[in-house]
Amino acid sequence: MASVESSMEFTSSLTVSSHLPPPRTRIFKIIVIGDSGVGKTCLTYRFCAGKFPEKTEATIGVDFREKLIEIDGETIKVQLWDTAGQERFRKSMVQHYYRNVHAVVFVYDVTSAASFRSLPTWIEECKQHALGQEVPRILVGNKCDLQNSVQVGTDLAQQFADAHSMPLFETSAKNPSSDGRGVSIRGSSDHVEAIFMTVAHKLKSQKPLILSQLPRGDTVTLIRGRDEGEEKVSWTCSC
Ligand SMILES: Nc1nc2c(ncn2[C@@H]2O[C@H](COP(=O)(O)OP(=O)(O)OP(=O)(O)O)[C@@H](O)[C@H]2O)c(=O)[nH]1
Ligand SMILES: [Mg+2]
Repeated sequence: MASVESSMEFTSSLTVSSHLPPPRTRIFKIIVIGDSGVGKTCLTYRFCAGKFPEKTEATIGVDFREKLIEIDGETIKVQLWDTAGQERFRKSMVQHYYRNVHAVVFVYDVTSAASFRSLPTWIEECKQHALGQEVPRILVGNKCDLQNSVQVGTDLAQQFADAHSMPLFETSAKNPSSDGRGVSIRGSSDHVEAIFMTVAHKLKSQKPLILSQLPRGDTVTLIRGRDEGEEKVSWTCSC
């Protein structure tokens, strides 16, 4: 397991020049929650690595992905905390990932009515961890490419989103804009990239998390997308 120091070296290797100190980059923490199997890992991977993962396994605890993005001329770092949906893989981590959160992405699977029915439970858990209305929240219906298996209609999802003052996005981590034959899916399916960029825009005016503010003792897995694949480092914050 790498130390915080090595994690910081890892981060600074992203800078272009080795002669100048790295510019101070604002960091924003976004947690992605929802039932097991709704596609949280695929969505976060799609955003950070730009592709659908060939194979995923149930997340244990939390995986941590990050991406540098540019908004209005400023480069910010978006940290996506991809949480486990399965109770047995998440209970020891819950109090860690609700700390210092800047935004929440609730995910359900459009082909699973059960995953949609679970949303109030996820919202309630956020409330219990003192995440109020001031923290931007969005609702994402995933797997829109499976058009023939849809169980959660857009109207129903939109009503739910309105009732909880959240924007709704319907997308597919697998095929964000078409069914593979060039046909647009569900009329207005959103690109994964655009969804997370929308959240990032909302966050830009907020106070960022800086690396030294990570909770003491948190263990996370850092996965940084690369053209050739991805790099994964686990570390424990001792700050
Ligand atoms: N067709 C289709 N399958 C998807 C999509 N997103 C995810 N999947 C599949 O759904 C399954 C679960 O995806 P994951 O991303 O691992 O789900 P998760 O929400 O991270 O699950 P946990 O880690 O257990 O909480 C995998 O078999 C994925 O390939 C999608 O947009 N379309
Ligand atoms: Mg997962």
